[in-house]
Amino acid sequence: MSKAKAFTWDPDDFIIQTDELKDIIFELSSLSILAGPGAGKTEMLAQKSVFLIENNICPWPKKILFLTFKTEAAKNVKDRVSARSELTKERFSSKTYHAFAKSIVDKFRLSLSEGERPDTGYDIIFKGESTKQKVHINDIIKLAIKIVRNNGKISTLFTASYTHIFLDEFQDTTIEQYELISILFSSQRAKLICVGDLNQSIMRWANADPEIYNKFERDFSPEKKMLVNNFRASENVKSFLSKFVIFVESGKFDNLPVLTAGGCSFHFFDDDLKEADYFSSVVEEKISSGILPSEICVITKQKPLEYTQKLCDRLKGKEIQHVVYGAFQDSLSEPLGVIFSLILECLLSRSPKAWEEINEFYQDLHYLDLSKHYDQSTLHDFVNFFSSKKREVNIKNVDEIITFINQVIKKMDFKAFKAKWPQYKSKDFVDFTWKELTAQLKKIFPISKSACGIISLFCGKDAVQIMNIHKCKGLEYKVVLLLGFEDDAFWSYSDSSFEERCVLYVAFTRAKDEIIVSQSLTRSCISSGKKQHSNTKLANVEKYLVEICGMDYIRH
Ligand SMILES: Nc1ncnc2c1ncn2[C@@H]1O[C@H](COP(=O)(O)OP(=O)(O)OP(=O)(O)O)[C@@H](O)[C@H]1O
Repeated sequence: MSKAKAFTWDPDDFIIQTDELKDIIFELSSLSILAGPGAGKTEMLAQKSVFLIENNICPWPKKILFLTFKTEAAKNVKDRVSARSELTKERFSSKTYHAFAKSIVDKFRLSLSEGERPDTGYDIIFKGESTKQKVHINDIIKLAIKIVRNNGKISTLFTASYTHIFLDEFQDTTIEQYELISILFSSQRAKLICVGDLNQSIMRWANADPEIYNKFERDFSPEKKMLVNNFRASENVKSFLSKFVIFVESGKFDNLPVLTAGGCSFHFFDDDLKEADYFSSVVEEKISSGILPSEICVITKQKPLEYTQKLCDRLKGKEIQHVVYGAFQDSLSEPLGVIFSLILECLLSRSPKAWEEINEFYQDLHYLDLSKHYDQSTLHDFVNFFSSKKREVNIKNVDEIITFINQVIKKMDFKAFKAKWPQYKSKDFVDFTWKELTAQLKKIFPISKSACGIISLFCGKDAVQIMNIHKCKGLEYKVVLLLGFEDDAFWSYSDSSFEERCVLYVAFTRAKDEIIVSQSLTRSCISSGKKQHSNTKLANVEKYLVEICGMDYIRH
């Protein structure tokens, strides 16, 4: 164990400097961190990066590498770091595993044998077999592993470039992802910092390795740490979770009831029409009491569109904005969606913040260094193009708006998008994403009353959020409504499956103040609503939620 006692850490005022957090920040060894929900994993990684760079523990020109699963998460942590320190931003490289592996394949493809080597300018595909011209996204990591195994110098190069590697959501890491990291950094010159929550292991179906923490501890001998404070949840929700987690971890039903779990309730309805009537009024009341619509989340196990159709109709009747996460929201959270919405916002609302973010996006995309004259003039050229084209757009015409966005993205140079994000090497994926974005803009354009209304409807920022459990991971809301607590939705559920228990835990742990669970005897999206649910699979959990975890039971 080695501590950085002589160093300084000066976090933002809102950060509570708990002993467990300080212990992690000042520890200089590799770290294996197990953290609970709302424990501030993402925040800690951002704080630690700033600490390492500002104290020169990661000395210039070396960098920190942050690896995660989703582009959104990579962006989220990069934004948090950028907001805290300009110095750190430059030297903090945040990537998804796929983008990281692709950067290795692109740079070192010659280390592969002729037969295995993809052609220069190969495309990425999401379906079908890999060929020399097209590499399946799942084969990218395999190719990167082969490259690093074939050429020992690559690992030396990476350890010379990065002093610290952060691995987020570590419980979801697959055997291949871990293999790539462990062979690249096996010399242990770089420090690895892995953070995750075993009770949020909901990706084992996608090959997440259940042994991942043990492997890491065996291979890298890290210091083991815990982050247990839950900064997200109210005392009532924490009290509920403290009981529920016993079942998640052991699969056993504890029999001592909690004393208080106010703000947590279980509702039973005869049919989903009554359910929709009731919850649309609940949502309305919450909004009039001052809760933002975007602080309310309706979660379903699956098919959110079908399960919440009746509720959405009622919300619409009450003019409450809501957004159901589906293909469009996935497209919106893609880098292409992010820049699409920023350009739209800048055009329609003239928001200086959106303009600043477009500039930053462009600089990041082209790795511009504004202390260099050439890079300054590249940016200047883009800015001039944007401003002159913007003046020509008739903002009452949606086709003109789409053409403008297209022109700006072309000017940004789509080759740079392809180089930075592997998914854009697939033409099908680009076409699909573009179609989703433009179709949604065309759909909401005629029904929006103002420019701000268009942006708000398009981005869904001020709307009640509706999504499935896998989507809600990592997010937080004041009120969480888990709708459709029924065997039909949780068809693969079994009390004895750890992953299935984790799925419920992920949903419940998104709540800050209130957890509502809803069950309906009949549901129209299943067998035309005629079928009565037996709910035998979930019966024990239902009983546990009410009798032991302290949820109020309300029969409507
Ligand atoms: N040290 C801290 N002091 C005060 N607030 C904090 C601290 N760390 C995090 N928070 C706040 O607590 C909330 C949860 O943090 P964060 O989202 O980073 O948790 P997490 O561990 O990633 O959660 P989960 O795994 O459940 O998604 C956020 O609102 C964050 O701003």
